[in-house]
Amino acid sequence: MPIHEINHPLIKHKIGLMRRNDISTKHFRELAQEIATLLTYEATKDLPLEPCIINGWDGSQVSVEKIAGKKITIVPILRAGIGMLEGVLDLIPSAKVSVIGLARNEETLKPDTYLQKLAYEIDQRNALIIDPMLATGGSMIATIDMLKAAGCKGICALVLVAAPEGIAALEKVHPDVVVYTASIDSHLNNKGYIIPGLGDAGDKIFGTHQKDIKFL
Ligand SMILES: O=P(O)(O)OC[C@H]1O[C@H](OP(=O)(O)OP(=O)(O)O)[C@H](O)[C@@H]1O
Ligand SMILES: O=c1cc[nH]c(=O)[nH]1
Ligand SMILES: [Mg+2]
Repeated sequence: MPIHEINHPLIKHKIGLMRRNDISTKHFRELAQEIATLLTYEATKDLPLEPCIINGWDGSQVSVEKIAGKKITIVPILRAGIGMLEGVLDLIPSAKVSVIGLARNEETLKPDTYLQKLAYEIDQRNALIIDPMLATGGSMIATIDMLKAAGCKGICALVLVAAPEGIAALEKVHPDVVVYTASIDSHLNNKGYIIPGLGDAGDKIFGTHQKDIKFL
């Protein structure tokens, strides 16, 4: 499975800021969207182009290029994936959005599905899944299972932080999926949280109750 850890200085700087324990909700949100934009730029660098002729500013015909091929659907995994959505839409503003609602059961670490709203003609689109965290990989695998069951083929995922355990689990089940991340971190702790990680990304983006910090 192709996994790309993007070592651009802006990404490294921004992910470092996100790891601070005194970060505000506002700053965490802003950085998540900014890194999402930068990862999108990387993930779209090989999109196919096709020539087309337009009328230029002086009335003459000009040959330009436009993006060809399948259309893209962006797939935020609720909730935390919403924290990257605007950043991706900044570069792909006309993409349709397919929403998958998952919540990881904190005891079993297995995801429970509570929503699936896919864009029309999903089988004719490439999917760009967004979620800040790839931890055990369970949520990402469940999302890809749903997209493939709906006929979606070209699937790519953008995650802010990935754990080696999640990458290995994903690789086993969906080796065709391409992953872009700002950081491959060290490991998961015994509660399934990424170390050093970002903490609970959903809670940080939405400003909801954060779990007991000692338990992380
Ligand atoms: O790789 P996994 O072990 O499945 O863990 C990663 C998932 O956990 C977090 O979401 P969570 O379930 O906490 O829901 P939330 O976005 O509503 O906070 C995160 O945003 C991923 O979706
Ligand atoms: O470290 C982690 C693992 C799962 N979900 C999060 O939000 N953070
Ligand atoms: Mg989730």
